[in-house]
Amino acid sequence: MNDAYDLVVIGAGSGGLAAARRAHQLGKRVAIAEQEAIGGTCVNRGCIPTKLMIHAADFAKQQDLASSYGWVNPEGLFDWPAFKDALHAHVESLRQRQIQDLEGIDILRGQATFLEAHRLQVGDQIVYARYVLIAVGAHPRLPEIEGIEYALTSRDLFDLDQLPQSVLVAGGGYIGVEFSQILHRLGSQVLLVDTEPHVLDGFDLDLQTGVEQILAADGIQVLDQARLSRLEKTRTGLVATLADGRSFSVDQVLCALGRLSNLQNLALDRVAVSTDQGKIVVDPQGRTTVDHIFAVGDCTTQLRLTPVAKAEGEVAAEAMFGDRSVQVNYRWVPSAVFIHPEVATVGLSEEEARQEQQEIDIHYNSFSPLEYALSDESLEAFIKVVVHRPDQMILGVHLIAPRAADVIQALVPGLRKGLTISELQNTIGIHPSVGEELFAL
Ligand SMILES: Cc1cc2nc3c(=O)[nH]c(=O)nc-3n(C[C@H](O)[C@H](O)[C@H](O)COP(=O)(O)OP(=O)(O)OC[C@H]3O[C@@H](n4cnc5c(N)ncnc54)[C@H](O)[C@@H]3O)c2cc1C
Ligand SMILES: NC(=O)c1ccc[n+]([C@@H]2O[C@H](COP(=O)([O-])OP(=O)(O)OC[C@H]3O[C@@H](n4cnc5c(N)ncnc54)[C@H](O)[C@@H]3O)[C@@H](O)[C@H]2O)c1
Repeated sequence: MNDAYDLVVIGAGSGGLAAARRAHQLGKRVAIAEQEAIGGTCVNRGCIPTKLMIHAADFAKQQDLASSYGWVNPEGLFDWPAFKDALHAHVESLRQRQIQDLEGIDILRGQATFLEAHRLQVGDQIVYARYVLIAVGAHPRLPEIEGIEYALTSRDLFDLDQLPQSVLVAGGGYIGVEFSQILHRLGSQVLLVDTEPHVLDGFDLDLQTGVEQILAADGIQVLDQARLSRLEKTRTGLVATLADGRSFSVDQVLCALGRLSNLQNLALDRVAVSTDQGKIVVDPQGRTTVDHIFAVGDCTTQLRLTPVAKAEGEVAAEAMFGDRSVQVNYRWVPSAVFIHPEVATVGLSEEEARQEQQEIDIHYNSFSPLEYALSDESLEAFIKVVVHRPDQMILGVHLIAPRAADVIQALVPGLRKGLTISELQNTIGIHPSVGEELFAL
C-alpha cells in the first residue's frame, strides 16, 4: 500500500521533526503531517523570532551603556518595519532549511485526525500508520473575559504594523516577562499584571524578586496579585480593567497566560489515548496509554521547552525502532528567561528543597558585571547555589547575570554526575568573566 508508513508524525515542530528524522535514520518509512508552517512554534512564532526581537531591544540597552564608554551620541532610531522584514526573511530561511532536512520523509500538508487506531485522515488523504507520534504543540490560553477578542497573543507580535506606545501585558511567566522588557526597550510604556505574589512563579524566590527589581529599574510597572478581568475598545485604544476595579487606558493588551495543548482536532476519543487536564499522559519514552501511539513536546504533561521536545522526539523514535531502553532524563533540565541581564536556572529552588524537607545550605555570591563598571547604572548580579548539607552535593543553581544561560548549561554534565560545592569552589576560572563568580562562592 502506497500510503502505509512505519511512522506518521503529527506536527512538524521541534519534537515531531526530531522524531521523524531519527526514525528515517533508522531506515523506517516516515511521513510528517503539518497543517501550518514546517518548524512549528519555535522557528515560526516562538524562540527564534522572540530572541531576534530581544537582540533588537538589547541594542537600546547597549546604547545606554555606550555613552559611559566614550561613545558620543550613540542613540539611533529603531526602524520597526525594516527589522520585521529582516526577521521574517531569517525565519523563512530557517523554514527552508528544515524542509531540506526532511529529504526522504513524506510531508503531508493538512490537518491530521484519527479515524481509528492505525488510520489517519490528513487533509483529503487517508494514511495507514504502524506507529503514530503526536507532536501537535500548544496555543496561547485566552481567559473567558469580556472583550478578550481585542487582546494580542505572542503570535501577533511579529506582524504588528507599528509598535504600541503603551501596552498592558497580562501574565508574568516566561513570555510576559520577556516581552515586557522587549516592548519597553523598543519604546513602549509597559504595565505588567500577574496573579501571583511575584512574576516567574515557580522559580527560586530570589530570582522572582530579582527580576521584579530589574523590571522596575527599567521603568516597567509591575502589579502582582492582580487579574485582568475585562477589555473595552475605545476610539483611541483599549481600557483594561482588573478584578479589583482598577482600569488602565492602553494601546494594546498582550495575553501571556500559559498555553493549551492542541488536542481539539485529533479525535483522540476514537483511539482511547488518556489525557490529564488537557495534556496527553505519557511515560518517560513518550508512550501514551495506547501501545503504538506516542506523544512528545508541548502537548504532553512534561516541560514545555524546545530542547525537551527534541530530546523526547529522539527518544520516542528510538523506543519504537531502535534502542528500546532509552528514556528522557528530566532531572537536570536548565532553562533561561532571556531578559537583560539573563536569568537562568537548573535543579531545585530553595523553596522546593525545603518543601522536600532536604537539609540544605545556601551559597550566595553577588557581584557587579564588568560591563557596568564605567556606567552610572548599577547591576547587582547574583548566583545562588542550593546544596544538600549531608553530602555537599549541589541540588540547584540560580543565576541573574549577563550570559547566565550559557554559564548554567555548561554546568549540567557536572551536576548530572553529582557535582559538589567544594569541587566548584576548587575550580580555577577565567578572569574576567561571569563564570568565574561560580567558583567564588
Ligand atoms: C513566544 C514563545 C517563545 C518561546 N521561547 C522559547 C525559548 O526561548 N526556549 C525554549 O526552549 N522554548 C521556548 N518556547 C517554547 C517552545 O517553542 C516549545 O516548547 C516548542 O516549540 C514545542 O515543540 P512541539 O514540537 O511540542 O510543538 P510545536 O513546535 O508547537 O509544533 C507543533 C506543530 O503541530 C502542528 N499541528 C497541530 N495540530 C495539528 C494537526 N491536527 N495536524 C497537523 N499538524 C498539527 C502545528 O501547526 C505545529 O506546527 C517558546 C514558546 C513561545 C510561544
Ligand atoms: N525562554 C524560554 O525558555 C521560554 C520563553 C517563552 C515561552 N516559553 C515556554 O512557553 C510556555 C508558556 O509561557 P507563558 O508565559 O504564556 O506561560 P507561563 O505559564 O510561564 O506563565 C503564565 C503566567 O500568567 C499568570 N496568569 C494566569 N492567569 C492570569 C490572569 N488572568 N491575569 C494575570 N496573570 C495571569 C500566571 O500566574 C503565570 O505567572 C512556558 O511554560 C515556557 O515553557 C519558554
